[in-house]
Amino acid sequence: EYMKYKDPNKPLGRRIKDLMSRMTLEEKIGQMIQIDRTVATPEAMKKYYIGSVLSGGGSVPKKEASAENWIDMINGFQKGSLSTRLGIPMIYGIDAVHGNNNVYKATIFPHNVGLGVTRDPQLIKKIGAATALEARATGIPYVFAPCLAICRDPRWGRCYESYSEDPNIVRAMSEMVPGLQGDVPSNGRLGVPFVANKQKVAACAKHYVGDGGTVKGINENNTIIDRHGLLSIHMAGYYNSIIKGVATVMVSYSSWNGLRMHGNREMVTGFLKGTLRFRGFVISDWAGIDKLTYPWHANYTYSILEGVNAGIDMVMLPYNTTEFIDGLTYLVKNNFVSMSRIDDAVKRILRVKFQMGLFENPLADYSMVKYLGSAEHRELAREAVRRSLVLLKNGANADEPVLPLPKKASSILVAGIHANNMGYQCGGWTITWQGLSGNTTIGTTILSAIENTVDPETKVVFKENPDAEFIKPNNFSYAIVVVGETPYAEGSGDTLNLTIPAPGPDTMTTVCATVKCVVVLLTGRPVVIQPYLAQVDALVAAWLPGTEGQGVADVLFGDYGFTGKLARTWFKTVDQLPMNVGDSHYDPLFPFGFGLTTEPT
Ligand SMILES: OC[C@@H]1[C@@H](O)[C@H](O)[C@@H](O)c2nc(-c3ccccc3)cn21
Repeated sequence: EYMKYKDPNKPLGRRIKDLMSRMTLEEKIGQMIQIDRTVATPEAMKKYYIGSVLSGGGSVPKKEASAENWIDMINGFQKGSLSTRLGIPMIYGIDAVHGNNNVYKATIFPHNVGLGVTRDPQLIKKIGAATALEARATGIPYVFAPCLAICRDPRWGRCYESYSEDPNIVRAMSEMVPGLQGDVPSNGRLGVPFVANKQKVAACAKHYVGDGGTVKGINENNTIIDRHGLLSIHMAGYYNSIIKGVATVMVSYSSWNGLRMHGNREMVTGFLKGTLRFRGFVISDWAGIDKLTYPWHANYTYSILEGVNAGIDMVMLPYNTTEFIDGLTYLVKNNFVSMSRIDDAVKRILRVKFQMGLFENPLADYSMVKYLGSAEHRELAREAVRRSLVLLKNGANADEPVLPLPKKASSILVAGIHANNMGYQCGGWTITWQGLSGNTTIGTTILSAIENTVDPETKVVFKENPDAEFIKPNNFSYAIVVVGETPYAEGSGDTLNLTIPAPGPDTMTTVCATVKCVVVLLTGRPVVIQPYLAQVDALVAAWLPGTEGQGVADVLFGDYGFTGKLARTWFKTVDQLPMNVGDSHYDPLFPFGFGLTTEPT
């Protein structure tokens, strides 16, 4: 029979109210649950009324799964949800943090550390739009991006997920939200979630708040700062994201002055939902409420109580469905968690699902598969790579520049373990959670790009880690040495030394001792480089450029000029850290905003 909530011509508020009035407590609690795909089945979706499923980093239907595989999998879960009494569609989420990066063949854009260098919100918006299309190409309507962290200490393993140390750059980069979701209509009410259509996705401003300010950059640790500092530095990206209609906000694992954000009612409910008027839904991080106790999960009922009452609306469990259902049911029945708190959470979740048209279009079809890894998106990524590069040294002095390099030369050397390694140039959060080494997905390595760009007569010799005996007899015109960090994500990227892993330093010093050399650094952050600076003739920071390595060669060989300016301070030694622009002890090797330029030839 006719049910008002199913009628797309009814106002959003009326549809929500009608549906809420029909829902049982277990159907409401089900909407607050997000599980990983590894424990999701159509039967479980139906039985527990589960509102959301995710792919954790690297959780894919199968190795090198096609877009069709993804769509079939997600549609399977969706059909389970649609077969429930009220047929509320589930929403599938994934970390598309630099393109749809779990998915084989997707365009992998530069990580945020490189995008911040461009200082171009319109470029970021285009990247968001492309990412939305590549997510929808695989049937995914929700992405856990943008990360709005303001990384204040590069020893943090997630610093590359941060656009900049400067709040103003991160504030500007919130343009990723309308890129992903579409532009809020002029009459849009403040804080109301807005996703324009089936070519767009729901976004997720993360990690609320202060994730990038922890002590020594220790992941998930404690951000010790006063309220003014928190609101003027770490909150910077959230104001605009909410004005731009961001659909969801993810809570940070970290603590503020000793209090875990996942249990911080004053900041999640009081400030975010109250002061900032955020009307979308708040989602926890992976097992984020479990970490409210020590040991983790030691008192799950307490975890649920603190997390839900703090204002978390959807819990990324991601495995223990019945434990959560039993725990929250107990808490509601015994008035530890109020029905109004449950209703607030469910209303917010339904508001996003209704507004983005999920009730009208719960299932994906193959019509958007053509967008996955499209040539147009790869060209956009290539432009972003070009504009993310920062030229830190160009010859011993200005009137003897090394760059741009001549395309015509008798023979050149390409060295370094990062020169021909797709996995290394993409970094973490690519194909797998931690990232990989090797030929991991479709793209152009820097070596291939160099070979594509030089004159056909120029001989290109590639050797990952050549010794002097190899180099000397060859009489190379010049060498390009590509070294840097190997992939990492989250805590495994935390470091206290920030050194370039072996054999990078040896490769640099060996090659640069005998050949004019351009060193290209593939790192997620500034690293120790001062000891080698005098020996290298030219130095380029390329960050983590992603699949379109052609963008690096475009600039090295002068088809485009270097334009990038550092969005992060480059320290001299790690004992200076944390050290950010504006600090009284500011004494960088290369200051925030530094970058040499070249003209296209
Ligand atoms: O992938 C989902 C979310 C992601 O959106 C967050 O940015 C990130 O903090 C995160 N860490 C884990 C995660 C961490 C350790 C083990 C397993 C999973 C999962 N996730």
